[in-house]
Amino acid sequence: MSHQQEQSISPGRRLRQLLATGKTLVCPGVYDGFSARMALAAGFDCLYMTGAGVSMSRIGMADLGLTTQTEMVDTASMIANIDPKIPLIADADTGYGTVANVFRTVERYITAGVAGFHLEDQVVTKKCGHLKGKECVSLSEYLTRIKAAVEARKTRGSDIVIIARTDTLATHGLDEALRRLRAAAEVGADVVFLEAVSTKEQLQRYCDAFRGTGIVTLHNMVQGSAQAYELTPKEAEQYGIGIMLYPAICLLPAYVGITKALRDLKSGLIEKDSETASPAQIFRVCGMNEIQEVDRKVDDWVQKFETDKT
Ligand SMILES: C[C@](O)(C(=O)O)[C@H](CC(=O)O)C(=O)O
Repeated sequence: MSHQQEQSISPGRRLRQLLATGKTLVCPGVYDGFSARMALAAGFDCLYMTGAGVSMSRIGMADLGLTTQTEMVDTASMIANIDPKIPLIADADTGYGTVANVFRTVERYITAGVAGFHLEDQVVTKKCGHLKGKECVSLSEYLTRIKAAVEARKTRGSDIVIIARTDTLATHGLDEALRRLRAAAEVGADVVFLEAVSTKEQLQRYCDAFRGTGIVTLHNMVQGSAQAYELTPKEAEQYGIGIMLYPAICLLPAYVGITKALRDLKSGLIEKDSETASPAQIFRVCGMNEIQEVDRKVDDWVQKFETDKT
């Protein structure tokens, strides 16, 4: 494949190619430029933009449905374009309103360079799927969201991957949750996402329900959550899970590490930590060398230009 052809592959197609391998795609949750840069440097094939992370890092609020469409699109666009070769799956929560809002969210995610997104059936004033007291909309209202997303994809001639999430396992039980996911797939979702799986039996039934259907299953691995069924990527592969999200993989160590550093500073205890990084090191992770290379090339060009003139 030529360089130009390689560049012109859409984000959706890149993600579809990864899913077609049949291997479990492990996606670390990132929420800002710095966490995205670290995940890219670690060599992941796909990133996940966690809505919980965006909510906390961008507006300083817990995952309670407070971020706006604009804040989500803006963050997704920045992350997706750091390295457009690495597809980004973005949280789209409830789509941020009614049918027209969902349609516009999807149009804007497509323009932003997002490869895939998930849309759920909680009420618009949603909360993290692993908290108690969730409420969900009716099946028909949920399907209007999925249909609006499918229409936006069609209107834009896009191949963005639509991931249908249901939160009804907690509110209505497994039968209803599976019914909703099947219905969403019939409307045009490519991937299904059963939120807050808490037992092996639920996981098994979920995976069995979609095995051999061509619909990819996603498992959300919220580390540390009481509701999450813990699973390694290797085990996920055996269940036939296509995508594993790790929404908290950067958030939890950031919380622990930063809190410790701040407490130490506050108590006057600043020891020379052998594990600490240098500013230059973290600038390098964030593209310093590449930008300096551009500077050098432009300088060379200016010098040649000036010489040729005289
Ligand atoms: C996947 C999720 O929607 C997210 O925002 O990352 C959250 C994760 C979390 O709150 O830890 C969810 O599971 O609802």
